[in-house]
Amino acid sequence: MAGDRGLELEDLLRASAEMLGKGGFGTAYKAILDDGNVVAVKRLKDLSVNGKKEFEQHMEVLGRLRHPNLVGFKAYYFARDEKLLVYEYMPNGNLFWLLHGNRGPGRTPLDWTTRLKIAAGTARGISFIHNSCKSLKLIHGNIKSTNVLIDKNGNAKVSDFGFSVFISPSSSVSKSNGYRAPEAALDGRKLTQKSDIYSFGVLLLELLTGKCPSIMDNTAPGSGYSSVIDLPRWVQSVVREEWTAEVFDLELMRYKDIEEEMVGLLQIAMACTQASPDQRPKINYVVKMIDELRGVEVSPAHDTLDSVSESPSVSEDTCRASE
Ligand SMILES: Nc1ncnc2c1ncn2[C@@H]1O[C@H](COP(=O)(O)OP(=O)(O)OP(=O)(O)O)[C@@H](O)[C@H]1O
Repeated sequence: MAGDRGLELEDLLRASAEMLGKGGFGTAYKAILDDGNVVAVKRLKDLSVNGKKEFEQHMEVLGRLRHPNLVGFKAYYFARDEKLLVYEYMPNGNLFWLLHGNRGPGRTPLDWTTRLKIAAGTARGISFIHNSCKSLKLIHGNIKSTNVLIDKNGNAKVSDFGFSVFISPSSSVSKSNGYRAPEAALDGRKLTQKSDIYSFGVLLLELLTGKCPSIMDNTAPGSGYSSVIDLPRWVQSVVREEWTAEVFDLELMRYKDIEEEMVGLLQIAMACTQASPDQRPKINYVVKMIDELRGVEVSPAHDTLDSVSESPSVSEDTCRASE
């Protein structure tokens, strides 16, 4: 097992495991180790990997991405028939469930301040990925609300970064999920930092509207066929008709004096989901705009904007090795 010293494959095999869910890249498990430590293990399937060396080089790059808004990547295991990734376990679930889960009477709505904090944290995590390697434009490739996990202090942590390089062209992995930029919807190889920005914009719209971008709309014409709601297009049409207030999640209506912030975040989301990749802002600028909305003073110690480029980056050699 490579990565975290002390963690051996035998430890994982002895651990008691419980399935967390199935995703496009495999199945995730919660594993409780003998020493009481809890980790999340992802068992990968259907990757387009040319060999152990390519996989290991890529894992080395991902392993060096350490940031408070990224889920910690602890170790990996590679064999012909088995590929495992080990992450720190996030006990508070994911953003998808916070927004759309437990719709019953006991539901606690996700308040506005928390939504803004999650938006800001997610943007910081993406910013770190985009800026951490100077010789290679690293991308996340699969930004969506199930990949934003919440830690015990309510901070957003981005997970599942960097797998897009292993998606085989024939794979169906999230090609048509509601977060995919139009230019990348048909061809996963067209994923770029700009398509990450689009996906992040959709995630912001999800936070603002409370609507799930990948939900099936059974009211689509020609019943029997369902289609995925195109959240950016729906929001644009409502705003064009000057019914902007209608886009916001009804659960947000109970909070006072947040309209200006909601409209501000909506403008950022709409800029991120521009159809033309060149018109979408860079993530550093998005971080700055969200911080301004929150009235957060960006101290020089923060890893945003200019200081992003000063934050410890993945070494040039490691980057080149993965190209
Ligand atoms: N480190 C972790 N800690 C806690 N829960 C996790 C962790 N990683 C993943 N999960 C949860 O496990 C479930 C499955 O995750 P997984 O990443 O395999 O699929 P996904 O996010 O639904 O899709 P994709 O594979 O496209 O990212 C999700 O509910 C996810 O939130």
